Amino acid sequence: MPEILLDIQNVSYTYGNGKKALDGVNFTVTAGEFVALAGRNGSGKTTLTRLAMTLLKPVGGSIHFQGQSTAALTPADMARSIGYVFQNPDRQIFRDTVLKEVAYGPEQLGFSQNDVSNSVNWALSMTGLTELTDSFPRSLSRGQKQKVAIASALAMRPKMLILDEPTSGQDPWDAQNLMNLLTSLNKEGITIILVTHDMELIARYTGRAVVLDQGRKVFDGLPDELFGGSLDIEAWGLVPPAALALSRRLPGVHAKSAAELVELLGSAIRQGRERYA
Ligand SMILES: Nc1ncnc2c1ncn2[C@@H]1O[C@H](COP(=O)(O)OP(=O)(O)OP(=O)(O)O)[C@@H](O)[C@H]1O
Repeated sequence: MPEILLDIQNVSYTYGNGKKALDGVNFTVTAGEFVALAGRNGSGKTTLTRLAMTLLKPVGGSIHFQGQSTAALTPADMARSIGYVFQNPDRQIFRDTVLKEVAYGPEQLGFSQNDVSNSVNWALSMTGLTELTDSFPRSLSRGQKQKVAIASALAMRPKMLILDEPTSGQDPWDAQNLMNLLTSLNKEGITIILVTHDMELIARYTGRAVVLDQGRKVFDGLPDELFGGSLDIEAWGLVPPAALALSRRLPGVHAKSAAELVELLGSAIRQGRERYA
């Protein structure tokens, strides 16, 4: 039975101005999962992830990580367990070389010299940044900076990564590259929570989707179920993947992502050619 890492039970959160951002949310993440956290703007996604990192404390309910209550833990404590990657990598890059940037976290956590070196080398190699070790991070492309932010989180050897809209503002090539990286990290055993508006990404890469609407959890299940056609996902502010919308109009075709649609149409065309050859 895989271990439960993050266990959020009946959590509510209200901001100082009286805005109730979360209302009785239950959200459990098991080791090895690749979970999408989706929902329209203002549905509570960032609030939920900030609670997981103990950047905020719940006003109701409880949060445990690997069975331990996070009530008395600080964000620095949580950094050992969960790596948090902001939407804008510039918000978390401060040092003047990639190496120093990636080494900063494990040094702050008191890793030995040897462990810092091993963790940094591993994180740089996982993210494909080994060649850029001596580069000035701020001069890198957005996609590379995003990888530096991920490497910095990985170097602290967390069990879980939470990424807040990591592909927003990236070109399609960088976005695909990033998603391939997350897929390989997940295969290495890192549990991933991906906060995203992008239904194509959910359909193509994640194993489970959790949807929030107005601070409540309204869906928790397989992407196939979310996009299966029986749920009114537009009512939650979600836009179905374009490939799904298109394939609904094509008899006998059911594709959840553009890549799947291209594959299905390609093989249908090949079969047609063979039939008439
Ligand atoms: N610091 C704050 N003070 C007051 N209200 C806030 C604060 N931060 C968020 N909110 C409100 O709490 C609700 C949930 O916001 P949150 O940022 O968690 O949503 P979100 O799903 O992450 O949205 P987005 O996709 O736009 O990032 C929204 O109504 C938002 O306006």
